[in-house]
Amino acid sequence: MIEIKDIEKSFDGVKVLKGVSAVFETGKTNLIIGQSGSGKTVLMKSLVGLVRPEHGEILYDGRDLLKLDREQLRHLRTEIGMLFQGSALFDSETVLGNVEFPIMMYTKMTDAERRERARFCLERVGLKGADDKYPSEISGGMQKRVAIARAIALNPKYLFCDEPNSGLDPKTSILIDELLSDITHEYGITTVINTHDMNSVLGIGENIIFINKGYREWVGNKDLIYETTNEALSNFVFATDLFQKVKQYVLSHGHPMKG
Ligand SMILES: Nc1ncnc2c1ncn2[C@@H]1O[C@H](COP(=O)(O)OP(=O)(O)OP(=O)(O)O)[C@@H](O)[C@H]1O
Repeated sequence: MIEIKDIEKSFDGVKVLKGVSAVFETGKTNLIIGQSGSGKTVLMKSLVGLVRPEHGEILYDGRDLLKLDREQLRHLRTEIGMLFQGSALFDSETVLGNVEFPIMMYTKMTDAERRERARFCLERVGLKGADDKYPSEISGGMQKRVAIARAIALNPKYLFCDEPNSGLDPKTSILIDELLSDITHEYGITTVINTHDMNSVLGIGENIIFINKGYREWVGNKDLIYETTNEALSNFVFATDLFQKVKQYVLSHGHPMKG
């Protein structure tokens, strides 16, 4: 579990995060959502230590990120997996080489052990047989799978995903969401996903944190979101005619996926 308390961050005297508190639960998909410019990325960067807030606590199972020394930080980094926007694979490395990279950086595994672990992760994300291909030779969806395999290579306790569906078609997006959700449950990972994608919100939002103008305005899950009375959240999630219709249907008939 990651708990943040009263996070404040300003740039050039302008407050971007205004006392944000939230809990990111273990073994769940925790989604950070909000309009463009609301502060999601700054929050995510604060969580992983790329931005240092002026105030607050970021507790990784009790360990305050902002108070760790260099050695403790290095150790914590081995427990964190990251999935960047656009996958961020090394173009000059093969698929297998990309997944082997963090293992080589952070462990003392032998070459054979490293290869075995990387192959296991690639199989887990459904990419058997692509080991020797280069990123430019595979599709965007496959690249995302390689990035997920790389992110889970060190068996992370925490997984951060920045806009995992950006650039993917709707069907591939759903498959990637399902994969992230399955991995989260299977390995008991605290997964934090920064997303704009309403299909993801309504599909895999087990713990949703809504940020609006630097405030945490709402917390709930994909079922509760239909009943929200928060106007900003409702306008954001149900902005299109299609999602309005889905909302009206669910409110009058109940959720179609539930017995
Ligand atoms: N390094 C920085 N220097 C100055 N201002 C910044 C910096 N990083 C972010 N900001 C500002 O902080 C605010 C929040 O930005 P942030 O990137 O967190 O928004 P976001 O919710 O992630 O938006 P998007 O969905 O478009 O990525 C914006 O007004 C942005 O201009």
